[in-house]
Amino acid sequence: MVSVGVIGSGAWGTTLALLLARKGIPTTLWDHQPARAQQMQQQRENSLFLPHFPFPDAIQVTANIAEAVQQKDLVLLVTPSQKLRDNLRLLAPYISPQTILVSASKGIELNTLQRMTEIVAAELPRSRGRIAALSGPNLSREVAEGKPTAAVVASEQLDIADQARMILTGNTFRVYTSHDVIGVELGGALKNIIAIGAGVNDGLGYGENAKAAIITRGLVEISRLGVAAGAHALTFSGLAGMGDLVASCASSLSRNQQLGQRLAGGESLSTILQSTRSVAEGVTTTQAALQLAARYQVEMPIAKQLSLVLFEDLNPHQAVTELMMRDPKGELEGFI
Ligand SMILES: NC(=O)c1ccc[n+]([C@@H]2O[C@H](COP(=O)([O-])OP(=O)(O)OC[C@H]3O[C@@H](n4cnc5c(N)ncnc54)[C@H](O)[C@@H]3O)[C@@H](O)[C@H]2O)c1
Ligand SMILES: O=P(O)(O)OC[C@H](O)CO
Repeated sequence: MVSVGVIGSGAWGTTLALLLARKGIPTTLWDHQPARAQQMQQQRENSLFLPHFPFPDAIQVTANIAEAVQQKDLVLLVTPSQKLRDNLRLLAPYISPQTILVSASKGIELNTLQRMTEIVAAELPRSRGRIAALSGPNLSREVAEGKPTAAVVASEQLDIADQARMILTGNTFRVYTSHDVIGVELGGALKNIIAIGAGVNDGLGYGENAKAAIITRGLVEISRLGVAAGAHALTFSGLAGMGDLVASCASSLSRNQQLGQRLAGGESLSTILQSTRSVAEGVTTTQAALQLAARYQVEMPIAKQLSLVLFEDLNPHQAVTELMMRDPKGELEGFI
């Protein structure tokens, strides 16, 4: 029997631990706060981030990072993206180079502009060759409820993707494999920008035609940057591209979508961030993506307007007007 560690006990880390433990896989869930770890271990649920889903006996919660990673076949990395590097430094002394590391976080690190698996490779060089990324349309609550879900796990080493797939797959969680790590990670990260935009659209009451346009042109922006960064174009038609984009833009369960709705309602970014514990990765990803877009000299007009709304108090109505009034162009012009 394999055993798994999960670094990060927010909604998604907890959901992945539940999926594994329901299959009987011994799973150690790590929280960075000892009091929270103790509370979850005693209450046998994550009342803060994923209430009402009782923990099977196979889940053990700890704040001891050595316990969470030692002698594990696979470790899932599920912290907010901007916290991943610090946590890798904490676990580095204890992890075996044999352990498979799967990033399930969706973001790009500010300043370095690195993807999550790039950070893992940089901080844990002995683990290179055993690193993968998990992504897809995976709203945690639906997954925890056991609703049918598909995901994709990508690794440059297909045997590693395959081993991760076998461990993660369940009756209600179908996992595909891919070798396009760049595409799978950038698809998962960049869709959060567009999900905020879709939330703004909903909050403004602009309707379904406008939302379909945001999704479609958003996918063009994601693909354009992704391909410039080395991704395979077809990945953006897949689960980590179109799939996750549709789920996040359409669902009120998406925290990024919710954040967009609140922006449209007139709340400032700082007010929204202060009032929520959950991470909306699209905020930092908007900044990082625009820097990457400048590096690769690609246009991201939706991300650009969203950054003005997020960080420079541009009125959301005005941002939409700016997008509508851009110079005319052919639909396929500069597509990828
Ligand atoms: N929730 C989902 O549906 C979902 C699905 C797929 C991917 N993801 C991704 O998973 C990642 C984690 O999101 P989530 O939804 O599980 O989190 P969350 O928003 O539910 O909770 C945030 C978590 O981060 C933890 N945290 C805060 N600071 C930390 C630190 N310094 N070190 C370690 N942990 C810290 C908090 O304790 C909490 O457990 C994100 O990148 C997100 O995009 C989320
Ligand atoms: O709640 P969000 O917006 O972070 O989205 C969660 C997942 O990424 C959906 O696949």
